[in-house]
Amino acid sequence: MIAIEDVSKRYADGTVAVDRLSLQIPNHSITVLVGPSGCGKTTTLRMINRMVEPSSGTIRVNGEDILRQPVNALRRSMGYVIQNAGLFQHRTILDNIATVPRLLGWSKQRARARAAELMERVGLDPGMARRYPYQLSGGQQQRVGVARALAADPPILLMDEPFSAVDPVVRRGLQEELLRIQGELGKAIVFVTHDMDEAITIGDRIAVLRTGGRLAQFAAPDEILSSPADAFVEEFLGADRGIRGLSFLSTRDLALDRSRVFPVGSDWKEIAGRGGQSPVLVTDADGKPLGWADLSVWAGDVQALEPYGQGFEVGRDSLRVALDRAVLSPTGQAVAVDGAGRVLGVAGQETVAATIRAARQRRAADTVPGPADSAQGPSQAKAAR
Ligand SMILES: Nc1ncnc2c1ncn2[C@@H]1O[C@H](COP(=O)(O)OP(=O)(O)OP(=O)(O)O)[C@@H](O)[C@H]1O
Repeated sequence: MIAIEDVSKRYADGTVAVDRLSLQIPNHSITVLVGPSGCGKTTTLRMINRMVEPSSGTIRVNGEDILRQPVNALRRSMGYVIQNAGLFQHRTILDNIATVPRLLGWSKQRARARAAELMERVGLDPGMARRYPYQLSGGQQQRVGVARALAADPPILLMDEPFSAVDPVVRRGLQEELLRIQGELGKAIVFVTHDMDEAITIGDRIAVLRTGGRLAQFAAPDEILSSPADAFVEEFLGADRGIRGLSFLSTRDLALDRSRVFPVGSDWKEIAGRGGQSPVLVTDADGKPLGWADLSVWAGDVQALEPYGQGFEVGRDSLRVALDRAVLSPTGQAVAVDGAGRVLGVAGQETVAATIRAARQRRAADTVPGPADSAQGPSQAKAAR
């Protein structure tokens, strides 16, 4: 647990970068600091590893005031990842990752073995071990940066806009990788970004800071989206916060219509005759979707089926995905599948909307429990999904 207690930072020129900030950052979870440029995110992060000294207030790690700890030992207990990775250009990838273990006195062989293990963990091809940073793409360099920060297995990871310099697709991959690694390792991660989408994707808790280094809101992503503390947070979230909030609602309770789903080779005349409603979803013999058919014109030719687009997986995908699939579907119906891709039923836009309303009403009636400093944090559960 990192406890930031009433911490302020005033730089020598009088700039107040952080103003009486208090945050409890639990173990086994990802806490994201987000806010507009200059709101004090980097200053806050750097106060945790004492690259910047607070002007007032206290920071404790597991109950101990960080100012009482030798600064080198403190920093080695905290991995640090920055934008553009900050790799040593004259060292190979393997030796970059082995840096901290070597500083800790590990033998070259042991440090390199550990570095090789970490390359695998962050999804880097072992063939890259002997390359130099300039021979890697930006996304690969960021992976090296994460591996280097993890090398001595620190309980805390500080990440300052680590994925900001890469394109959105690579960025998404890096975010997924971070969640996967967190699922395995369960660190206390403090992650700085100015991108609310990134904060929502990876954060268990989000601290929204406003200019002047003051805390505007500190809550779980779904709570921030559904109940922004004030007009500043609301504006920072952007116009589509309602849609983004659907990412936290499960498709498990969606009422699926099975009456429109038939396997290929069914007796179509008989189905049409007993009032089977078009369009119907035709599946293959394994129950996987093939496409939509209008029984008044379709003659049984699989090639002539209307493409169903993409389905959503019940339980794994959110209502945001289900709604998106329904909106994009040529029939207005989203196709629900299980983990093996077999059709469970279909759901129209109205059904999705009704489920959203019901989920919101349930949520409003519930009291949401606060985050516990538990053995498995929410980001680990997120990654396990
Ligand atoms: N060494 C310094 N001396 C004086 N002012 C500083 C110093 N470092 C940062 N600041 C100021 O403190 C404020 C907070 O800066 P900080 O870098 O923490 O913000 P940030 O939220 O991380 O910004 P960005 O998103 O642009 O990186 C800014 O006004 C900045 O100009």
